[in-house]
Amino acid sequence: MRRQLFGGNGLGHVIAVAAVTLLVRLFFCPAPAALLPENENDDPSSREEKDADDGSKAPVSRKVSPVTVRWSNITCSLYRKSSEPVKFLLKNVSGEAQPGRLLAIMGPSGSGKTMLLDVLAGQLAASTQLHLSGLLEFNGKPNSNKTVKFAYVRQEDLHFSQLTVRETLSLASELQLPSISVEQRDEYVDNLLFKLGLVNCADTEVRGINGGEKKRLTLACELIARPSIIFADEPTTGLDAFQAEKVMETLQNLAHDGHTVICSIRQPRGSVYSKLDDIVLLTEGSLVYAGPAHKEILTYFSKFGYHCPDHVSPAEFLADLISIDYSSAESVHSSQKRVDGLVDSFSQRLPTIVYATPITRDELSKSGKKMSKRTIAMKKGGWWKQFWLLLKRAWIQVFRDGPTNQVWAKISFTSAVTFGSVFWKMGRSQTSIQDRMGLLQVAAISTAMAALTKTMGVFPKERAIVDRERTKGLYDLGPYLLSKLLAEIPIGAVFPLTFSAILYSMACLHPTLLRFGKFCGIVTMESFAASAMGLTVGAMVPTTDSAMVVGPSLMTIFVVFGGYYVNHENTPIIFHWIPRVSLVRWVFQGLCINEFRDLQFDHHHPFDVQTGEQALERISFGGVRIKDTVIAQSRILVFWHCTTYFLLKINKPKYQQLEPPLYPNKSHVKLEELDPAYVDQALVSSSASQVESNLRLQSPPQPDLIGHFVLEGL
Ligand SMILES: Nc1ncnc2c1ncn2[C@@H]1O[C@H](COP(=O)(O)OP(=O)(O)OP(=O)(O)O)[C@@H](O)[C@H]1O
Repeated sequence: MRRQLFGGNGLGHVIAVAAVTLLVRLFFCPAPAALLPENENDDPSSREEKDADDGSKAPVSRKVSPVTVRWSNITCSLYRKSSEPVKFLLKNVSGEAQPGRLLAIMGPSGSGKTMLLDVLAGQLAASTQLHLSGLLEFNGKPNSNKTVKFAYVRQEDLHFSQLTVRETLSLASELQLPSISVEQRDEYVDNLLFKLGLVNCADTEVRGINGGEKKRLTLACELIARPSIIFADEPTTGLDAFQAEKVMETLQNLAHDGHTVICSIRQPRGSVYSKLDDIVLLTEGSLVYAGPAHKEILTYFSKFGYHCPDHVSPAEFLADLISIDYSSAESVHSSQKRVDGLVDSFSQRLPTIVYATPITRDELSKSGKKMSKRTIAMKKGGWWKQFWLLLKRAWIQVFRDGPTNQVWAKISFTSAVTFGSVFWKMGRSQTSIQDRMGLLQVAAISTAMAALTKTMGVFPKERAIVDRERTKGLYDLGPYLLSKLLAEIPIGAVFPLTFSAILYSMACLHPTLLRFGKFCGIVTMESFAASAMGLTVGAMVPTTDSAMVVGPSLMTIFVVFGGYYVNHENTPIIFHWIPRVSLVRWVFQGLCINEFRDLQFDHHHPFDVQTGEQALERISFGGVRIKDTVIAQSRILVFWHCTTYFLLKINKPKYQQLEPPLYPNKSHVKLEELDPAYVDQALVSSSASQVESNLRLQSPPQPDLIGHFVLEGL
């Protein structure tokens, strides 16, 4: 018997043992402790709340812990090549957001709104080309956003489409608040539905609700953790005026409840603008204004001679004021001059700004304790709890996904009937040998392709949701992957079984019940292995589109080396490994052995093939057992699942570190004033420790020295 990697040699055994060990670790290792901030476990003050959470089903607190966010000298520079000048995406941006107030970051497209929001939320995607510096404080504590609860509502609303609004919220609250009772949870969910105006669509599936409702559902899911700060990136984009206003009204209400709400918004309508309390105006990454909305901002600009006409909405006036007019060379020049002047004027006022409400050291230590106590309540449930919840969700998603299931059913039925008609009732003539092989190869290819494309069409979207949930620390990868695989077994088996049953009977393949059973088993197993490969591809690439390019290309290679087109013995030595890892090859081989063994063919000449065994010898499949091919398929299946696990594990989103400000002793510096050599030195030294040692703050930041954005004298 040939020695083959996936067919049973020593190396094959080593891989199998490694894979089983990994699976055991994946599925049965205990869940890591909840993502707690450092030192939380030792904090005696947090123990009471922990105990209450564990045992006595403490009532769900609806109080929000107030958090003031302050940032100063936030600078983000893009450093592509040494030959290119450094591009500043954010330049010395400072400001403050207070609890109970709705702050909007406004500015033209590309002005850096999303980037500033990402920086404040600590969620700017890490890049070696970026350098980020500045000071960020939560209740006066520098960079302590790991202990502050915040929600980040991104532009895309990602939810499991088959769950209803109530189910989505209920499952989210079970995952985030595992220790509360069912009654408390139901009450909590009802309150959220009411608060966010989702009562009317509570029992509608997510795919059937409108954009505004989706956005409010996203907000509701984020609110379960009782965040102190809510970040929302362009929450009104893509919504009609009515829905946009409702979403902003919701954000305003949340601010009134005590949350600190910070959103980015491109050009709000008048009705939306009137809901804002504070504004940060950005243009090309620079600050034009940061302070209260309404009268104050208009008074500020009128001091420079820019008056908002009565009939123009302030939002439109501000947008025009800070935009560059590209209609002619002259207008570009004059608008650029105006914008530069406004940026300059605001930056000159920053050093004279003082906090409206200075934070004392006492307050700092109290708020620190409060925050650490509350963070402990956000621990996840145990491994099994996570597993059952995720299994429930995956089950609903798979079984209610009518459109996908219908498409798959149609594809299975149509391809089985088509192939069955082409290979209708094959006899035992000599020419039927080629037909049989063709049919078995076609069956192997179409099953693999159908399962692969189905998985790749769905998984990248689901991965985006799972990545966000895992970033929040809601559950571990093991329970997620296992629950998904289990939930998909029944539906994943139905379609290949239907395909097999139709095809087998139409083509009149080897007519015994046992052979039919084995045919169905091999094809179904292939479908699961191809789905596993689809998961790996989905975990490897960022989008469904790229998965649809990579997956079929990879499968085509496995088809070429599938045993039908190229005989294994004629394969160039450098390609010998491909048939060994080709799923299509093992399936084709298994189906051929199942079909041809013990089959007699009509023969009229001495050189005719008389038995199925002779036919198998001609394609080098003699002497192999079906068992070997099934073992090889199982190993391929386990291999793809383990690879998916590791890809998901290592592909966690990474965020850019906020380094101390470039000129730490100055509360505000103009970038043009920076010594280029100094900037270069800081940017090039990508190691955080190096930057830290170069630029370390000389003394801890004094809260009362960092400016509030209310300008003196206004
Ligand atoms: N990771 C990155 N690497 C390089 N450049 C980036 C990165 N992220 C953003 N930028 C650039 O920074 C600038 C600001 O981008 P940002 O998305 O914050 O703008 P925005 O004001 O939110 O625009 P919009 O309203 O169109 O969403 C853009 O020029 C963008 O191309």
